[in-house]
Amino acid sequence: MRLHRNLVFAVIDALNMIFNQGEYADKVVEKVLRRDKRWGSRDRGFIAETTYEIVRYKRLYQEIAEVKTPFSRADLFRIIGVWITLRGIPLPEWEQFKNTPARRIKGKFDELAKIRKFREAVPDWLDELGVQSLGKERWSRELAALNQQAAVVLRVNRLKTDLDALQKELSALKIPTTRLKGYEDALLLEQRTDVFKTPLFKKGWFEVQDASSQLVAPFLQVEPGQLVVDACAGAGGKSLHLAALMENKGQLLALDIYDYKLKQLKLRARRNGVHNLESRLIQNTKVIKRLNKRADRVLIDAPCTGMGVLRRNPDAKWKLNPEFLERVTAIQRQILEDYSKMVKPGGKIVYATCSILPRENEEQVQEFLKKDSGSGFVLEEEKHCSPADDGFDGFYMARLRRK
Ligand SMILES: C[S@@+](CC[C@H](N)C(=O)[O-])C[C@H]1O[C@@H](n2cnc3c(N)ncnc32)[C@H](O)[C@@H]1O
Repeated sequence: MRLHRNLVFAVIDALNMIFNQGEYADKVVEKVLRRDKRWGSRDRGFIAETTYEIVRYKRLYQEIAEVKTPFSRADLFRIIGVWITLRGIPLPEWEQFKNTPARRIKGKFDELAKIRKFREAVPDWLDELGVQSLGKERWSRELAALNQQAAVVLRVNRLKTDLDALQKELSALKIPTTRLKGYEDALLLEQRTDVFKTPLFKKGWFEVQDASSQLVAPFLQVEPGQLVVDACAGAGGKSLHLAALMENKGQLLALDIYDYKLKQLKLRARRNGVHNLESRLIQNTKVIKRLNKRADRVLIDAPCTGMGVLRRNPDAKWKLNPEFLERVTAIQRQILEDYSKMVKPGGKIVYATCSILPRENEEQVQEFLKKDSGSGFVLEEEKHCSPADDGFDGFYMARLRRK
């Protein structure tokens, strides 16, 4: 493999924006890839994957390179030098890589790879919390799985087509896919492809949605004709799925505190052929009060640390801190308390997160059930999606029924 100067420079620029300017990795990669139209898919793949890989293993590479944040450009070249050496790629004879101690890099890697917090690259506090919450063995396995590249999974939109037809049409476009046992609406892409450019996406035949995430909407057990509230709808990944399960019948209310997310949701709903969805921006308690004890089903896809989706957002590891965890769990507690009021007697709530930390998951639910506001509920079922065991994102979901 020969390294091209402009591609390596693009990675350096991306890392600078992510590490030094606190920008989101996915946005940065998107931005950097727009720079040069002449880059082919291999070049783009190199920039994206190298950037993600270095973000994933920042702590390990930084330790080997002996550099500290904020990184200078020379530091970033040292980090890339480590990546190149560990990959077994010959170091280019560029000024920036002069004096890279290849042999010492390998020796240091062998030493550090024995220590989980370096090998899997996590901050000390998070490593301690992980061991405390999940036990050494499970935490080690989950971390290793969370450092893998995420698969691309599609969810068929049953309002427009079915799995057979979608798979056939994709195959005609030379996009081979595989079905996933246990995930009824899912197709796994066999190779990474930009599926957003296909006419099938533009027609609303599918959405890109991780397999674990596809289990959340069915877990709520919705039926056509019901009043369903998606209380933390965001840009609507789960809302679109709920609408399909409701066969476009009944009323689906999508709530969020950010208007820009709901606007995006409306665009997606149009493309998906969803007609039973209305959105409401939450600015005060009015919307929630009006729905008091009226909803058949409420989905709380709560804001969380994202500790189950590090494959997609590896930079979250470096942005998380104990104070943020405290803040987000307090918000989850409040949301569960306030939004559970919307469900009617006999109705059901699903509380879900894309985290693997018990503190955001089962502990949150247990705490709620012990409170006055939770005493009218029973826990029907819980599900943990494990990146290590299932191979997809980490998710938690609990279904509660109001007595
Ligand atoms: C995990 S994300 C939701 C993802 C979305 N359900 C999907 O499937 O694409 C959590 C959402 O909760 C929203 N949120 C945060 N605090 C909220 C609150 N107090 N009430 C409602 N939504 C809130 C965030 O804006 C974010 O969109």
